[in-house]
Amino acid sequence: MVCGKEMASLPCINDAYLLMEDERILSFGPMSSLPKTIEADVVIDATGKMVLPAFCDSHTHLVYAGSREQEFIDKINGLSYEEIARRGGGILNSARRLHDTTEDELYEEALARVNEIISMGTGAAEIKSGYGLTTEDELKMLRVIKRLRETTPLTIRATFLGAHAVPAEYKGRQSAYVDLIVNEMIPAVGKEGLANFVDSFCDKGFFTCEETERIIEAAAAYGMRPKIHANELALSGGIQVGVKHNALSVDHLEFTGDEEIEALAGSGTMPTLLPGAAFFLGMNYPPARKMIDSGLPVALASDYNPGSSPSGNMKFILSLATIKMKMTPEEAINAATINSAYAMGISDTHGSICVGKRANVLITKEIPSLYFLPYAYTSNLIDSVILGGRVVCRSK
Ligand SMILES: N=CN[C@@H](CCC(=O)O)C(=O)O
Ligand SMILES: [Zn+2]
Repeated sequence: MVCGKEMASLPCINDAYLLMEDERILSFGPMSSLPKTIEADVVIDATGKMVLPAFCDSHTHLVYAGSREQEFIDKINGLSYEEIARRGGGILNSARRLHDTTEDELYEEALARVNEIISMGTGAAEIKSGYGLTTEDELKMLRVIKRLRETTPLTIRATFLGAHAVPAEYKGRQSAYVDLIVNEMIPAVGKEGLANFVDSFCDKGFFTCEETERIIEAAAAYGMRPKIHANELALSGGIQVGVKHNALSVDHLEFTGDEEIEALAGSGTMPTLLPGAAFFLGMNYPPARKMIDSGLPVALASDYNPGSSPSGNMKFILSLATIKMKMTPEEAINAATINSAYAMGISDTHGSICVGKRANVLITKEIPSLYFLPYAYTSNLIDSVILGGRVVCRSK
């Protein structure tokens, strides 16, 4: 991971070569040092373009059924995210739709989103369950995620998020639902080996710190490390719970004060910011500048989901990070690549151009400078995407 001041540094080689073999990066450097004896099967001329590590998107909910644009209109008409949730909309709305969708249909919908994010330069993503809310439907989501991992070139990590919302049948009996998560869902997910990580929406109106701790402890028995939704709606204590349990990341963090920054300092827990959600919901952005200036690392992710961020465009996330959170383009790119890889536990193999790492890179169209990427915030500037050393997408 890169922290604090280091985040402003993004090493760059002008007029460079990059060699890939067997899915990995074999070597790179200035053109003047390219060995004369190399005979490549495929040569791509990137003159005038830039080659960057493919984006790593460490927080998505991209397996979902249908969409929720009616709630988008409700929000325009004045309802808040929490009010919509209290009326049985929001996550519960998506859970009902998912229940009525077959596993095959769900896979096809999610596959279209995976192909979409690959075309926008993403090479690795974390995908959460959490629209099932019954053992059977949570397993359905996680099996779809497994199938996406097996059938697409995207590197995928799976997170079990049974504690995303309390289902309607458990209204007023939240602790009984947490019992179900701990005693039935986690063992079922663990036995099938379907999730790398465990998550809980630890926030006002959703799950408490105590409930989150019970869930984290139960999942630890199956080797699932926590990645926690924290402090989106209030100073929930979720950041401290995550740090206490050595979470790989705590995510959202719109409500972060000095105590939370202190708790994160020196921990192995990556603060992960999701400015797409603050943008879409019209809420406050997390204090990224203060975090970085205090020496913390920061990761960026899209939060691609139907309710609070219906977009997986990581280039737009760079624009929001720079325009709305005052991160520099260099900081934002580090946050969306190597630090986001860390937040998925894959920074040894993904997130930067290093010899031996997986050959996941994006090639931009011809652009005047790196700064043009976040600046031209709606232009499609991705020319090609190479994952595992193979061109998987090329713009027309
Ligand atoms: N905050 C909780 N979960 C999602 C939203 C899910 C939804 O509204 O469907 C998020 O990260 O923003
Ligand atoms: Zn989320």
